Amino acid sequence: MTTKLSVNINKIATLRNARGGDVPNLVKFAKDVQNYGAQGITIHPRPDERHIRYQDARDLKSIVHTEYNIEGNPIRKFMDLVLEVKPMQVTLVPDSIDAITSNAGWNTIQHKDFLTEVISEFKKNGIRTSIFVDPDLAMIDGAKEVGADRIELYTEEFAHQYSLGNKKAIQSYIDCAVRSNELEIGVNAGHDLSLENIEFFAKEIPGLLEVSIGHALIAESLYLGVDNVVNMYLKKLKQ
Ligand SMILES: CC(=O)[C@@H](O)[C@H](O)COP(=O)(O)O
Ligand SMILES: NCC(=O)COP(=O)(O)O
Repeated sequence: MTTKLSVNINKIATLRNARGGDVPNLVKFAKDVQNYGAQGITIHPRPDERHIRYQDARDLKSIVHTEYNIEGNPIRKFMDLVLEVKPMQVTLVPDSIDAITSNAGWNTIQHKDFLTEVISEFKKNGIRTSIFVDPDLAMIDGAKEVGADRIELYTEEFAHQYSLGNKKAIQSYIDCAVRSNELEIGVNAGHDLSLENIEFFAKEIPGLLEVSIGHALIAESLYLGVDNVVNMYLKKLKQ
């Protein structure tokens, strides 16, 4: 099974915003990575618009011909943006305004009513929903309860443990993927995945539909080139 690569382009917006102009051009970058073979584009507009701006989400709509995935905390402003842009997938992430990056998955039990309401609004509008979760079986069962189409496994801990040589850290992710497959919830994954760890992760996780990768992919591209790096990921994701 081939796992789709969705390139997270937040870091391109970070670089652009550093000078206040339009270099590098985010839309051109998204077009290019799709031409290089990426099967999706991911953005994560944060409320302070420190990298992706809400207007970027609109500008990308007409040029993303692969899978368009918008991630974020479903505050009303974010929900209205997603409902206007209508990407193929929205990924709900419970990040606080001041978080440097996403640092936890949803508690799908505690936030059951809220998530059920939000997910039903997106689904009514034909947008596939995914929720960001830690590798915890109870959270997968909760994801089913709230009606999510997919879960995105939060892979930071796996990536950290893998870098220390602890491959056994994959086990809770495998268990959650197996449970998701049984419950007919699709499985995505992301955060700190890289050329180092992606092949092992993708081989071990049953039914892995998609990975979204940004930080490492952009950093690796500084040395190896974007075209080359995208293709290296695609090869590692082909089983
Ligand atoms: C949801 C997630 O895992 C994040 O990795 C995210 O999309 C990246 O966000 P930043 O680029 O703001 O760190
Ligand atoms: N959903 C995870 C994502 O889009 C990218 O995370 P990272 O590779 O920037 O850590």
